[in-house]
Amino acid sequence: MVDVKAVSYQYAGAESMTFGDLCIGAGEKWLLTGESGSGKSTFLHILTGILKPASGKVTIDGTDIYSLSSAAQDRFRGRNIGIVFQQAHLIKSLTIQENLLLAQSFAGLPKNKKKVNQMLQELGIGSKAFSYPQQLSQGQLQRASIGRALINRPGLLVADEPTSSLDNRNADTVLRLLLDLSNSHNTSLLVSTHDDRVKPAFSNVYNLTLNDAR
Ligand SMILES: Nc1ncnc2c1ncn2[C@@H]1O[C@H](COP(=O)(O)OP(=O)(O)OP(=O)(O)O)[C@@H](O)[C@H]1O
Repeated sequence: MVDVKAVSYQYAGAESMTFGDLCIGAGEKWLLTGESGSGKSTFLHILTGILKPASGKVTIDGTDIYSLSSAAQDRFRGRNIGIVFQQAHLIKSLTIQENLLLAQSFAGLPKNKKKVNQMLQELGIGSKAFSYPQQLSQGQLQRASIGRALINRPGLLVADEPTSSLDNRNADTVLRLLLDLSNSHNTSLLVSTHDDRVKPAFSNVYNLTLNDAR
């Protein structure tokens, strides 16, 4: 499903970082760990087609993402990769339902309210479809952003510190939803975290160290 080979990246004026190879099978659940500054966010950005590596290859579901034009890459990302950030990045002027519908049209797919409403029900926030992001709690917002990431049934879901801003109860709900939805949709999962509450749920770990990434 995901194959990362001989990838390196260099920020302007900084030393080059090299990343170990990674192969994630369909439906596998991986944790991305490493101390602050070891390159976790950089790696996730490379994996999701946001930062082009200086060298190496990133293949997702058989497609070399950096061989695509930027418009094709945007469409590919919209359909095949779901991204959940530490803070939900929802559009404030749109309702929760509209935010998910927009994710469908960004990916070049037809808007489908039935699918959106089903997804919101699955996440336990069906009653919030017509609410705006500022009317939701942090935990509900994070569930909505999982819904936006999964609405197009991507093969890969990447989450960058998805629980770190949540209390124990909400962190547990969000983690369970990520794992349950990944199981039921056979979605590969890569979760970056410092959060010790998350670690026991994963058996595959891709660890970055400052030495590796330098
Ligand atoms: N835009 C940038 N320009 C220059 N250097 C950067 C930039 N973004 C990150 N870096 C550097 O690249 C290295 C890796 O950063 P990155 O944010 O990927 O690490 P991280 O493991 O996600 O850290 P944290 O856990 O603190 O979020 C760090 O040394 C950082 O200072």
